[in-house]
Amino acid sequence: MATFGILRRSLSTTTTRNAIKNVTVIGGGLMGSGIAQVAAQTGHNVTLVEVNADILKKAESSIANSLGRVAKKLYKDDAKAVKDSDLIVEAIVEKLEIKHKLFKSLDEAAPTKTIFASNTSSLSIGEIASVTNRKDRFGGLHFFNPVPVMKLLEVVRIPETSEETYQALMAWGKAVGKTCITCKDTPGFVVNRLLVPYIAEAIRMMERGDASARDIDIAMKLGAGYPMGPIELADYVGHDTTLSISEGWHKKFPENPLFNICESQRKLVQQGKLGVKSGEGYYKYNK
Ligand SMILES: CC(=O)CC(=O)SCCNC(=O)CCNC(=O)[C@H](O)C(C)(C)COP(=O)(O)OP(=O)(O)OC[C@H]1O[C@@H](n2cnc3c(N)ncnc32)[C@H](O)[C@@H]1OP(=O)(O)O
Ligand SMILES: NC(=O)C1=CN([C@@H]2O[C@H](COP(=O)(O)OP(=O)(O)OC[C@H]3O[C@@H](n4cnc5c(N)ncnc54)[C@H](O)[C@@H]3O)[C@@H](O)[C@H]2O)C=CC1
Repeated sequence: MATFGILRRSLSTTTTRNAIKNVTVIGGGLMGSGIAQVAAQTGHNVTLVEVNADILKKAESSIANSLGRVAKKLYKDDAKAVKDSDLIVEAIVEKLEIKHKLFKSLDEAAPTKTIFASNTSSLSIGEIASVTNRKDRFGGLHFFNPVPVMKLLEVVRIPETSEETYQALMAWGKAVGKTCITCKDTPGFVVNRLLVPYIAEAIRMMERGDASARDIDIAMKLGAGYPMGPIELADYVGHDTTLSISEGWHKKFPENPLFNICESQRKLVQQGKLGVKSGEGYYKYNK
């Protein structure tokens, strides 16, 4: 598999130091580019691996905008991109089989010391880790969008995660400037278990015609104090990601009506209207 990467050497304004210095982020989309940025700006050496050259360019310019200068490197294979890595954070598409394929190859390519983490929104960390031989060095690091702004990091432990790995992940979260909470490997961890059904209920309200998208958004901003309304937020997160979450949970828990699929969202994804990142979702955006 041909992959491309950028190497970002740390800024000198480093805050906390910890054992993890070299970080590889796999996937340079919405989340991966943000994770790479916060890691770089807190003094880590970051390699960003992305299969799509256009997205890599976009990530590079967004990071460059924030940080000033970026050193580039072209990677031909995964082995090279991870060979010195203390920590690999995966932020690729929300599909279990694709994450499995990636982690299987990373497990062979990465040194024994390397800790693996997934930024998955909704999949089981234990299931993702099951294809590797390093479950003791595996955990969830769930960031929030936009990564440079959102202060929370959910650190997810599976039963096999060693105490040493858990402590290293918590310390690294702190070192990249986040407030860490710990949670078990349950669907959606803390935030998404509450947020995803809330967004889906708002979409269903709009589908029933109880209120318009705009009015639902205004209502939740002015009536409940949220920074964004739920329909805006669905566009912001990306409908491909949210639909994958709902589909996965609906399959696993068909009796729970909160996890039912929203037909209007399925239609948007079929039309390639993924939200802010594609220029259109429930609303239209200037690209
Ligand atoms: C799906 C999952 O698994 C989990 C998730 O991520 S769920 C989604 C979680 N995220 C949310 O709920 C986001 C809710 N929205 C918000 O908090 C806010 O609307 C927002 C932070 C995105 C934008 O805030 P805003 O006040 O409306 O806009 P704006 O004035 O442009 O930005 C505020 C600040 O954030 C910064 N900012 C906004 N987006 C940024 C980005 N992508 N990168 C860096 N900085 C950014 C701005 O530069 C600005 O900084 P200053 O105050 O220093 O100038
Ligand atoms: N969008 C959001 O608000 C949040 C998403 N997440 C999770 O983060 C992960 C990524 O989501 P987004 O950044 O939103 O998606 P995205 O679609 O913006 O980015 C994913 C990127 O991964 C790349 N990719 C796919 N396979 C790859 C591979 N094998 N190697 C390297 N790159 C590869 C794609 O080209 C794409 O650029 C998902 O697991 C998602 O559930 C977590 C928190 C918030």
